[in-house]
Amino acid sequence: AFYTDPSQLKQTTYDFVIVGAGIGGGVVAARLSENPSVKVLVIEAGVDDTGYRSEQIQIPFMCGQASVDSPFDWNYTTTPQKALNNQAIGYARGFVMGGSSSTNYLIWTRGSSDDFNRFAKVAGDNSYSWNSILPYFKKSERHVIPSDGRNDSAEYLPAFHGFSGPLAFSTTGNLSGIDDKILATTKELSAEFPFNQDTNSGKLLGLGWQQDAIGNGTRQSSSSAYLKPALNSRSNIDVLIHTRATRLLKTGSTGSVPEFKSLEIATTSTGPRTKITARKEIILSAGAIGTPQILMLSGIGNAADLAKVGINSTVSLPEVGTNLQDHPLTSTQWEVSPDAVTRDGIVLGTDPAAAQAAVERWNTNRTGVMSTTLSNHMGFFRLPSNSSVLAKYGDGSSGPGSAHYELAWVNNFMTINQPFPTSGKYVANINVVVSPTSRGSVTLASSDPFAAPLIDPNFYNTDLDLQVMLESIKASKRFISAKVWDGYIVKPYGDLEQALGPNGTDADIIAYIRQWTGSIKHPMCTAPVNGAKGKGVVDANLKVKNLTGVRIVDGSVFPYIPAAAPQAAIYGVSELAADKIKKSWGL
Ligand SMILES: Cc1cc2nc3c(=O)[nH]c(=O)nc-3n(C[C@H](O)[C@H](O)[C@H](O)COP(=O)(O)OP(=O)(O)OC[C@H]3O[C@@H](n4cnc5c(N)ncnc54)[C@H](O)[C@@H]3O)c2cc1C
Repeated sequence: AFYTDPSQLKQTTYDFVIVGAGIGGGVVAARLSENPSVKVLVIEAGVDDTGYRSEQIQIPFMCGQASVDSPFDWNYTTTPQKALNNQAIGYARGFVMGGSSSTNYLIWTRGSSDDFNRFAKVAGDNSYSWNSILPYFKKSERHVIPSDGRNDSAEYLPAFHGFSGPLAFSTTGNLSGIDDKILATTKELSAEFPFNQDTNSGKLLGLGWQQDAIGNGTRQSSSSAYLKPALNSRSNIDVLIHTRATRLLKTGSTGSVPEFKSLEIATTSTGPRTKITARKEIILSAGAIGTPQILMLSGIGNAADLAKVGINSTVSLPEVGTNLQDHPLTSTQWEVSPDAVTRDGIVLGTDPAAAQAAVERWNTNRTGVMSTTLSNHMGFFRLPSNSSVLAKYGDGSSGPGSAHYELAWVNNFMTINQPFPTSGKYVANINVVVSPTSRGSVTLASSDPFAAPLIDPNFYNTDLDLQVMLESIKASKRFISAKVWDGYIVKPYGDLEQALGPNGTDADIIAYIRQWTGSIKHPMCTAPVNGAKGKGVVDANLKVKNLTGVRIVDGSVFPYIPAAAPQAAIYGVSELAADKIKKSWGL
C-alpha cells in the first residue's frame, strides 16, 4: 500500500526496510518483493511523482524544470567552491518517488569496461567486473524504438543490451538540425573524434548516438519502471512518502559488534518519532548525500567530526562522507546562423507558440521535441597519450579504454548557471571532466536530521581536473572547426568570444571555467566499497562495516565515479545487489 504519514502504517516490523525510493531503493524493493513471502517497506522523504507539476517529470524536455527550484528537489547548495571564485553552486537531488531518476537529464550511460574492472579490484569481488555485471545492465533495461519510430539499428549494438527489463531506453525521438553535422565531423576528424556505434558496449571512447531513459516519449524512472509497478501489483510491499529516516537505532550486539535493525522516522524536525524494525536488514538507498547523512546522524562515521555537532560516536567508520566525487560541467555556446533550425525559441522563451505546440504534440502522441532530452549525441575522449598534462599531473582515468572528458552537443543555448540571452540561435557543448581526481565531502552541519548537510564537491581541487576541462574546451573548438560547420557557426558566445578568439589565452579559458563551472549532479562514492580490512565503508556485499544489520545500495557505494553519467551504472549495481541480498537470505 501507499502511505503518506507514518500513522497510517498497519505494522512497524518488516523483513526489509529500505530508506529512499531512488534508483537503489526502487530496484531492490521491486526485486526483493518478487518473493511473496517477503514483506518490504520503502521510506521516502520526498513527494509523489504524479499530480501537481508532474508533467515536468514525465516530459523529457522539461527535465531542467523538474530539478531547479522545484517541489521535486532537495534544492541544496554547496559550500563555497575555492576553485570557482568562491561561488556556492546549486546542487539538485531528487526529493520524490524515483529520487534523482525522476528529475535527472535522462542520459543513459554505463561507463567503460575499465571502470567496472577497477570497481571489482577495489571491492575484491569479481562480480563487479565488466563481464560479470553486463548481464545485470541488460536485466535492468528494455530497448525500444525512438518516439519518432525511426529505424535505429545503426545507432546501437543489440548484443550489449536488454530487451525485456523493466526500464525502457531509446536513442533520440527527435532528430535535430545539428545531428548530420556532428556525424559528419566524426568522419572528417575521425582521428580525434571517431564514431562509436555504442558507447555503452564497454568500449566508451568515441562519439555516438546518445541513449536515454525514455520509452514512448516519456521519462523512465526507478519509480515508473520498478517501484510503482511492484506496488500496484503486489500486497507485500508498502511505500511511505513525506517521511525521513532520522537515524539507525542499535538493537543488540554480537560480541563487540553492534547490530542496527531499527530505524527512527519522522515527518518534521520536532515532531513525533516512529520506530520501524527490520527482521532481516535495513537497506540505505538515500543516495550519495542522504546515506552518509543518516549514518552520521546515527553516530557512524568519524568520531571527532561527529563530536563537533554533539553526536556521540557509536561505530568508528572514518571514511563515511569523505570520498565525494562528482563531474564538473562547463557549457560553451556558439552563436549560429539566423537560418539555423534550433530549439532556442522554446528554450529562451522567444517563441511561446512553438513551445505550446510542442507540449500539445507531446500530449497528443508523445512525440516531437518534448519527447527528447538535451543532446542527441555524446562522445567520450582521452587526452593524447603524449599529452604534457598527463605527464605532469598523472592520469586519473580507470585505464586506457576510459575517458578524461565528455562532449555532448545541444541544439540550443544550454547552461546550468549562466544568464540566458533574450534572443538568438545557438549550439551549445556540454564539457564534462569524467574521471575527476578531486575529492569532496558530505559532513553534518547540525545534529538536526532536517537540516541540510554541508556538501563540498571540491571541484578542481587537483590541477589535473582543471587542465582536463581546459583541454576539453579546446577540443570543442577543434570539433566545430570541421568544414561541415562552415557558414553555420557565427562566433563563440559571451566571454568565450575573447577566450577562444585569436588573442585568447589559456588563462582566459580558465577564467571562463572558474566562473561558469557547475555540477552535472553526479555525486557518488561517499560510502565506498572496499574489500580490504579497515578501508572503505561497505564490504563487497555492500554491508556496512564494523556493525551488522545494515546494507547500502545506491550511488554512494561506488569506489570511483564512472567516466560517464552514472544512472545506468547504478541500476546495474543495484540489480546485482538485489541478487546478493536474495542469496544471503536464501530467497
Ligand atoms: C538534475 C540532475 C540531472 C542528472 N542527470 C543525469 C543524467 O542525465 N544521466 C545520469 O546517468 N545521471 C544523472 N543524474 C544523476 C543520477 O540521477 C543519480 O546519480 C542517481 O539517481 C542516484 O541514484 P541513488 O539511488 O544513489 O540516489 P537517488 O536516486 O537520488 O535516490 C535517493 C532517494 O533517497 C531519498 N532520501 C534521501 N534522504 C532520505 C532520508 N533521510 N529519508 C528518506 N528518504 C531519503 C531521496 O529523497 C531520494 O528519493 C542527474 C541527477 C540530477 C539531480
